[in-house]
This record gives sequence, C-alpha cells and structure tokens, in this order.
Amino acid sequence: MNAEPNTIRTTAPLLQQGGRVLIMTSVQAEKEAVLRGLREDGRFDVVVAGVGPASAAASTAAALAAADYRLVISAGIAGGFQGQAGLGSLVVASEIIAADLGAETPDGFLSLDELGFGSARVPVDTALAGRVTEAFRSAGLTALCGPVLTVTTVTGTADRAAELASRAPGAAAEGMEGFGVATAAQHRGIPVLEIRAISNPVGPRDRDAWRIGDALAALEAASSQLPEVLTS
Ligand SMILES: O=C(O)c1cccc(C(=O)CC[C@H]2O[C@@H](n3cnc4c(=O)[nH]cnc43)[C@H](O)[C@@H]2O)c1
Repeated sequence: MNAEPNTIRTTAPLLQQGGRVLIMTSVQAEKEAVLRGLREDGRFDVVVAGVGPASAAASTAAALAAADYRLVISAGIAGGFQGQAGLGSLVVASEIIAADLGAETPDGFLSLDELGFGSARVPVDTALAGRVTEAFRSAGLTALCGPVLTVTTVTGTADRAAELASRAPGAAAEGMEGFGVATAAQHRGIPVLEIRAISNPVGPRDRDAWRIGDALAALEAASSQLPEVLTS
C-alpha cells in the first residue's frame, strides 16, 4: 500500500503533463458507450472489470500495476433510489459505500466501521466530483452528486431499498463495482470517481422496465464531457 487509507491526493490538473485516466466498467456495452463519448482521446484507458466488487478490485489492481494513472473512474449503469435519481440521469459519487459489507444482528446491520474492521466507505475528492457534476449539467444532462452504494446482490424489493437507504441517508444510486475499484485505487493513493447512469429504479425487480439503452446514451454523453472537465 502506497498511501494511508482515506488520504485524497490532489487531482488538478489531471490530464495535463501527461496524466492518464483509467476508466473501469463492468461489461463491454458500458465500455463501448464510454469509448464513443471519449472519441478516441488517447489519455484514457477503458477496461472491462467484470461484475461485482471482487472482480472489479482485482481487475483495477492489475491495471494500476501495469501503468501510471492520475485518476481512476468506476463507470457504468446503475439503479437509482426513488426520489433521488431518475431513469436516464447521471449520478457522480460524493462517497463510495459498500452497503452490505458488515454483519447482521438481531438489532440491525453493523457496518465494517462499526465492527472495527476498517471502513466500508471510500472518500472521493468532493470538489472534483462537484466540478464533474456541474460540467454534466452545463452540457444539458440531468446529474446529481450523492452517495453511491456498492452491493453484491441487486436490490429486488421495496423493503431492501428502504433498508439500504436507512443505512446510507441520501443514497442516490446502487451499483456492484464502485467499492472494489475504489479500494484498489485507494491502496495506491490514486484518487477515484464513480459515475453512474441510471437504468432502473432500486426496488421491486422488474427487468422489463430497465432502460439500458437510455442509460448507455447518458453514459456516452457524460463521457464526452470528461476530457474538458479533467483538463480545466
Ligand atoms: O443487457 C444489456 O444490454 C446490458 C448492457 C449494459 C449493462 C448491462 C448490465 O446488466 C450491467 C450490470 C451492471 O449494472 C449495474 N447495475 C444496474 N442496475 C443495478 C441495480 O439496480 N443494482 C445494482 N447494480 C446495478 C451493476 O453495476 C452491474 O454490474 C446489461
């Protein structure tokens, strides 16, 4: 490990002086959406990490061992919490939280932090996350900055959605890779962002209602803004 956990290295100006950015997606369709948005900007590498935090962490660690990066981004589609993030909108993580990493007790869930085994939260550079969110909005996209949860099981009931929202007040989205990508970046002292495009609501499972095409279009549009916002 090259840095203290929870240390955020300064991130500006990220893409100047030869700085490179690593973007991790879970599947090929997300990678292709990101690449379309980036329009062959050679300062970015986009890698498919696989689904779930373990595969994401292992893939990110391998990529970070192979080249120097100034920033790591976990990017993809995600579920949006009701009242927070609507279908086709974008969420930039203000914090990356492993929402089901802990222990169940008769009195409720205890997080890794409460158990005293480290932290289930990886901080982000909130100034950078805010700048990226503003850039998306300036481009006419619907975007918010809020906590993004990493789960190992996609939420499929209203009760589970409510339980997760109570563990992480203000939770905006849930995906399955952010905490894995962020942990690998944190171990090397490299700043991390998570950018999610909302394909479905977090709640009762209805796969037919997933709007993957709209989410991938939003992910592409968001990616097209990254070269400029990370240069300024
Ligand atoms: O079927 C397709 O065409 C397709 C295209 C792009 C992506 C997918 C996925 O299924 C990606 C899986 C990926 O998506 C994240 N995700 C999306 N919604 C949720 C959710 O409600 N809860 C948790 N994760 C979600 C997750 O990061 C998966 O790895 C399919």
